[in-house]
Amino acid sequence: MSVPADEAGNPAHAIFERFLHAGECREVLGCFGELCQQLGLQGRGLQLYHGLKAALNYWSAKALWSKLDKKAGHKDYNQGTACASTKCLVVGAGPCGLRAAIELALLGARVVLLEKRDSFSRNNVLHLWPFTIHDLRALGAKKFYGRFCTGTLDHISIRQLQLILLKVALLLGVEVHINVQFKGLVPSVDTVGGQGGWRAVLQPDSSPLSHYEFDVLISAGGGKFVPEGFKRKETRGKLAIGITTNFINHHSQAEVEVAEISGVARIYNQKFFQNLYNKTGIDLENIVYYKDDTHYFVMTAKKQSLLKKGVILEDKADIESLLSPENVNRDALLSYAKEAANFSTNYRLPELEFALNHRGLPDVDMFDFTCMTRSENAALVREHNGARLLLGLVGDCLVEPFWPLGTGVARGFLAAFDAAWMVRRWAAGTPPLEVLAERESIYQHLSQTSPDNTHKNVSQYSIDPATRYPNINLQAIKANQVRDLYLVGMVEVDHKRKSDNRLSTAVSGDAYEDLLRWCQTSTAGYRGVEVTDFTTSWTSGLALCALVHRFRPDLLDFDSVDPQDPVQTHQMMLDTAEQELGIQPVLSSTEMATMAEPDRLGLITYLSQFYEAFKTSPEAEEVSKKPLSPHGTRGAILFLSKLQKRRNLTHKRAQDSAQKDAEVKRSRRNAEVGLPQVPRGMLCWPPARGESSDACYFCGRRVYILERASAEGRFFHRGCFQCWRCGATLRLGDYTFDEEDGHFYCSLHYPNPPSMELPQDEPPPLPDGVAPRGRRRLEEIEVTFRELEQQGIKLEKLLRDEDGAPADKKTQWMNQLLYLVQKKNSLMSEESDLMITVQELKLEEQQWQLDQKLRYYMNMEESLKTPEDSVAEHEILAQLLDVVNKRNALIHIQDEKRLSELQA
Ligand SMILES: NC(=O)C1=CN([C@@H]2O[C@H](COP(=O)(O)OP(=O)(O)OC[C@H]3O[C@@H](n4cnc5c(N)ncnc54)[C@H](OP(=O)(O)O)[C@@H]3O)[C@@H](O)[C@H]2O)C=CC1
Repeated sequence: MSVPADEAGNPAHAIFERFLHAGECREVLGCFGELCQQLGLQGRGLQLYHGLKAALNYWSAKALWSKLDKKAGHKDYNQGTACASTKCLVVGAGPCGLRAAIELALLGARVVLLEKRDSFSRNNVLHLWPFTIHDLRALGAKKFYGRFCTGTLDHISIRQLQLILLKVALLLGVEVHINVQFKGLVPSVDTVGGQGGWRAVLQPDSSPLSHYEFDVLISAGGGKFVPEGFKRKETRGKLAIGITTNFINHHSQAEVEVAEISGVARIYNQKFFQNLYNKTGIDLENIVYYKDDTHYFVMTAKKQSLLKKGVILEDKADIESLLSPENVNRDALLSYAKEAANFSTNYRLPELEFALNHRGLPDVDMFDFTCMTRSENAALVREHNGARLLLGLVGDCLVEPFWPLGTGVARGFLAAFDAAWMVRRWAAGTPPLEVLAERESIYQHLSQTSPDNTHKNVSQYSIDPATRYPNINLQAIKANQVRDLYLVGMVEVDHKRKSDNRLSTAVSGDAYEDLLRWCQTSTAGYRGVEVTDFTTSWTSGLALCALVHRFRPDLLDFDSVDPQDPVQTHQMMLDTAEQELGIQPVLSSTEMATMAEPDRLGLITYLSQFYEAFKTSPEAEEVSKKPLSPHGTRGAILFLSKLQKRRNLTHKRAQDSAQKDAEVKRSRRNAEVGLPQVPRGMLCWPPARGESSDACYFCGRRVYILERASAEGRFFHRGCFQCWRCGATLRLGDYTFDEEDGHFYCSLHYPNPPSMELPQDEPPPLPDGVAPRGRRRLEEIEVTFRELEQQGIKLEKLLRDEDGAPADKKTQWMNQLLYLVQKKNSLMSEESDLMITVQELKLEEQQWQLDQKLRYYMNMEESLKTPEDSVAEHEILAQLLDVVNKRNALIHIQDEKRLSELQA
């Protein structure tokens, strides 16, 4: 880069220009050291910044200073004094560590940043949200990297982003050390009366930084590094294999002309993927191409095609072994990636040449992108001998992004701002538990943020969370809920492997706390809703409405919910959740509206079903965007069963009306002669809809939570759910309920519709294949259900009866119970999927019958001529309408199924 002519004579200016345009990490650090030496500057922090500014006051530098001054002038930084006596250590010079370091420097803290690598070699390209673009521009990104966001799509390579941020950080006085690895924490031996700080154990241990004492540690070491004391959770979805690859960009005219691909997915362009497969044998779900420092491609590949093309050597059930280096043929992988890149750009990128990764190898990576980890908490405080240390996580270290959504760096920056806000509160002397509670309240929002639900006015963004998250409640979590984040003394280092963690989280992790937090995050910002517990917070029904509305705004209009009628509101939500989401009620609407302490368990287990239903996508908000889900089909089947129920009632009513007339007459006669009235069909048992949930509708005995099933607002043991006529076990969604006699029937034994003769043709036989296997699995599920029920009953009894048990014991039982509930929910969902398959076969048969009926009724309707036929006509029209409705419902279900297959 040439130095402007008028600056050439000034060596400091020339060095500064070299610094601005340096393209390697070491080069940047080298130039900066040289510059400080040339100017005789030795200070650090903002003092250094002011020194540089005073020394470099030529036009090009001045343009940068004016940007940074504007930034530094924000009131949150209090003119660089907000954290003047805070000493921070930041681990990791990835984009998020650097971004956090910049904020801390602007707050006036002393900031030391260390990074174990000595080069920035990540070629991969990150998608940028509008606020990140604005943010980087405000930091002078264009001054350092002229091509910043000049293309058609907004993105940047990780290494370019790191270079920009590193330069800003250095200018603001951050002390950056590369080739230094953080290994752990030790309280300073000099600590007296809380005056001392904490130090880092480093590699190499000869590093002078080993003596640096700090009171804030920000960990931004990426997904693989989390400091001791934090718990990680791993989520893994159904296997999805991502491949990333980078090719050298020579910036030739031919390359410039090739268009980027913002993302093409199979369901939107079947032809493209079919052609790709026919021509190359490569089978993809989607592909993205960004042109940046490199030509960057990212794609989701189907396992079978990787096996066929010899990329994966052997099919294995265990995902880690499947994608382990020993089971992957690297050369075949390189060819696969290159072929896909060539095809998708129409072979218009001349001679693709792999860029190299930090190991000097062709930059191609293959991984299961549904495997992600996140930290349960964003921060904690450690105290030893009176010395306190605030620890905060940012970036992948806090939450690993689900990369197809391109959320990584944006959420990483949001977390960096949140962490800086936390440090500001810490420096202001806010009590530690309050700082932690506020940080956790904010953290709840992170996983749900998107450009759509964060404030639109990105120019107003600052570290103050209220400028970014609409309706944020900074007190959603209370200080007493975060006590376990204040650790006194030394903590044990958790050396367990990720998979061990997964197991322990499932069995003994704090599922209860997780659920509470999830409910708090999901309902945050809704009018009249403040979730602090699993009892009174839910009585009005608004919290449940808010929870459902957050993920499925199409299911209800939150603003029109009447808070004055909680039973009605709950009933509406119970019905909606059951029909639309396949979530079974655990409590009745009356119980939900009163929420006595004993019902708490029921509510917790009910809400855990929502958690299961909505968490399926790592980005929960995406659930709401899915046009159809398996629950959709389930909902449709429930709908169909209700339709059938209504139809049958129509017939039954017609049959019963004559009988009723007779009864009315008899009743009148009895009254006339003074005989007592015996109301017909009046049942003392079972209870009406909306009442108790803990007595079985059928046998009257207690029904424990894990045994509980529900239909038509009645609760019962799964085993008691039988046809009133033949005693066959009924399944949810495959029964008929007669509201008048209060009995459930199987479809065979519901009182027959009017005896209109149907054509005698036989329906086609049900296809076989699914049925025997499905039936076997249903039997296995039944056995597991029974085991779970037994364990669940024991736990529920303990929780209800052992009132004096220690709190931690109770929490442990609660977590175990929730774990069983989760298992039960997933079994129920598997069961209902199987039932859907079985029912779909039945539906085919039904459709055939309906077609026959339709024809039959239409013929009958045509043959009616005389006025006396009007009653019969009315009945036939009702039948016709009914058949048409039912056919529509069937078509709806089949459409849904086809669509969800396409989506899957
Ligand atoms: N392949 C990809 O596409 C990747 C994309 N990203 C993107 O970048 C975003 C931001 O990432 P960010 O959170 O900043 O994390 P990064 O992984 O980018 O940066 C973390 C840095 O810290 C280093 N580090 C880890 N442990 C230590 C330690 N103990 N001491 C010193 N240094 C350490 C890491 O080195 P090392 O890596 O050697 O452990 C790495 O250089 C992500 O959300 C994601 O979107 C991030 C990583 C990879």
